[in-house]
Amino acid sequence: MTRPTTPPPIDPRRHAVFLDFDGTLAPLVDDPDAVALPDGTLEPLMALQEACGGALAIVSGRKISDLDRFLSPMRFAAAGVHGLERRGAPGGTVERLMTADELDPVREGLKPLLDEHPQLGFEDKGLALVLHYRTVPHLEEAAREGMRKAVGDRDDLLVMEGDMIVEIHPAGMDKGRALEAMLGSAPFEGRVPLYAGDDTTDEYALKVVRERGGVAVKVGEKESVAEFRLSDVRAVHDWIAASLESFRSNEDH
Ligand SMILES: O=P(O)(O)OC[C@H]1O[C@H](O[C@H]2O[C@H](CO)[C@@H](O)[C@H](O)[C@H]2O)[C@H](O)[C@@H](O)[C@@H]1O
Repeated sequence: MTRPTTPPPIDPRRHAVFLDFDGTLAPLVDDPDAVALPDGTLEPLMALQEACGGALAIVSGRKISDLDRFLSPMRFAAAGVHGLERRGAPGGTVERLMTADELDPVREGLKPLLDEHPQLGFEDKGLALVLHYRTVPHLEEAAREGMRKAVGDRDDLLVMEGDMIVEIHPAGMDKGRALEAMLGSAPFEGRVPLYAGDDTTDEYALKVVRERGGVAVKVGEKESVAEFRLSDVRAVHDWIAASLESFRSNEDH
């Protein structure tokens, strides 16, 4: 485990900025559809995107269409569903690396579990399926086991654990690979990567960032390869605001 250290300010001239969404920009809540940015935090994010010349992407387990809804009216470059969906520029089109029908047998296979435990939340992201047990933590093992059963012996699928969720999606993609791909093209190419994220799925990206000599920031207390830490969502937004302030005051001099 790394020592907790405050990250350096984000430098919009130098950094390619990658930010996770849930638990990093938006506080975790029971209902995945009720998530929201804290008041007054969208404007600084938009300002940071502009200062970075567009080199700011949201890297999330969410679908890009959901990110757009939560971040409306703003649009960002994004990697959604852990990189299975990509949008290289804010106004660009969303590219999908797989098709949703690959998960049809799993959708079908999960029905008995959901009939037996209707309190489990089910989220269908097209390219990924999620079981939520935040409000019913005693069903964690049932969710895990039910997902394993529904997947069977298919090795083209990956079961991933997130914060009070079990998720399944086609294998071969994670946030680290998504980040590497985005770093290969404009406006991210040639910049030093900076990533902030709170969950186990963010570790793939944090590892890539460390290997490339970038700034890896873990949000919260979980174990991490990151060298820097911020305590919570509020601290992330304070860091963004302080970075912008320092950037603007340097511009003025
Ligand atoms: O990569 P992220 O942007 O962090 O997205 C990861 C998952 O986020 C959502 O679930 C999480 O947030 C919910 C709302 O706060 C919370 O109820 C849940 O327990 C968390 O795991 C989203 O619903 C998932 O699809 C994402 O994979």
